[in-house]
Amino acid sequence: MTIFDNQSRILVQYYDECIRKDNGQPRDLYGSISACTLDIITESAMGKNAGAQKSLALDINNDFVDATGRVARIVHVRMRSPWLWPAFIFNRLPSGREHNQLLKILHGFSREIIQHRLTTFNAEQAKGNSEKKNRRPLVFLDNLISQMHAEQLSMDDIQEEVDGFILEGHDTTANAINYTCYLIGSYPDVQAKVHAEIDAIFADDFERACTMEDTYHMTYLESVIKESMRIFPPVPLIGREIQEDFVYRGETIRKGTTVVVFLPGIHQDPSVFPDPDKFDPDRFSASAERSKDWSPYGFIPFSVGSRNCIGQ
Ligand code: HEM
Repeated sequence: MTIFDNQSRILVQYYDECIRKDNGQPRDLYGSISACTLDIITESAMGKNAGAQKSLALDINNDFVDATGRVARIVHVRMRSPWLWPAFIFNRLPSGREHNQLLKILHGFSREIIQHRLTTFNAEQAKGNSEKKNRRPLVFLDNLISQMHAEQLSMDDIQEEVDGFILEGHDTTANAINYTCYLIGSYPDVQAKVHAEIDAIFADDFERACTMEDTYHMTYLESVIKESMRIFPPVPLIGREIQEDFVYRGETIRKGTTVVVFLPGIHQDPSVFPDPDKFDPDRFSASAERSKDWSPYGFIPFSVGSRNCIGQ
């Protein structure tokens, strides 16, 4: 099975181009990484490529990508500014009005994706099972559409899931790749080991697409990614509303309180990770993981419990 053949190739070509243009000078990769993960999640889960990498390579504006970045910045400012929390204040300010305008662009994009899929899905259903073998593979969105036909989900329910998947499925992976690249670039010894592992898998064939089987052999790279997610968890904060009073270190935490779990702090516990500031991928080597008595709460980049990450 080939995974993300086209996407990864576009990204690699783009990097080659950047390096040539910049004469080896440092360059911020975040935009291209984020465009790549957005194209991957829209194509793999929704069956429609967002075209973010193409826009980037051709230097043309992509309203959806632009709106995602701008809305994220407004949300971050609002989170840090309690006076902006009440909707009746926020909605009257320029940033609130811009936020609502941007949401219309984002929702318009997801609605277009759903509509496109719905049309294809209905046409295929109408043709019946006779052409089953010619059908394209089902994606996540097809399952939601089947649920809608079975009257288990409304159009609004589907829209909510699609919006959630697009955001949670691209921003998180983009952060993880970005930090991992940064750490690999900062530690030449780690970079050399990752390089050797990849060379051993692909030998001299630079054109061959990466397969699922290949990824099973990238064991050192996997340790590097895990150690990178320990130091820089792509989702650094998780919020929960307390359902019943409880006592924590002598303090009563009341029902209804919002608590925020700070993942970078949890990942710095020296009883789980000795010398926690050190970037050491070997902590996650298969033998180290086997020999350790890991607490299930010591390393939680995907959270734990009933609402943990379904993309894990
Ligand atoms: C490195 C990549 C990722 C990281 C670090 C990550 C991390 C997280 C975290 C910390 C949560 C919060 C869970 C909680 O509140 O307890 C979450 C939720 C979620 N993630 Fe991810 N995620 C990643 C990739 C993905 C991908 C690729 C998808 C989709 C394919 C995805 C879909 C979701 C969804 C739908 C939820 C909400 C689950 C719920 O509320 O029940 N995530 N993720």
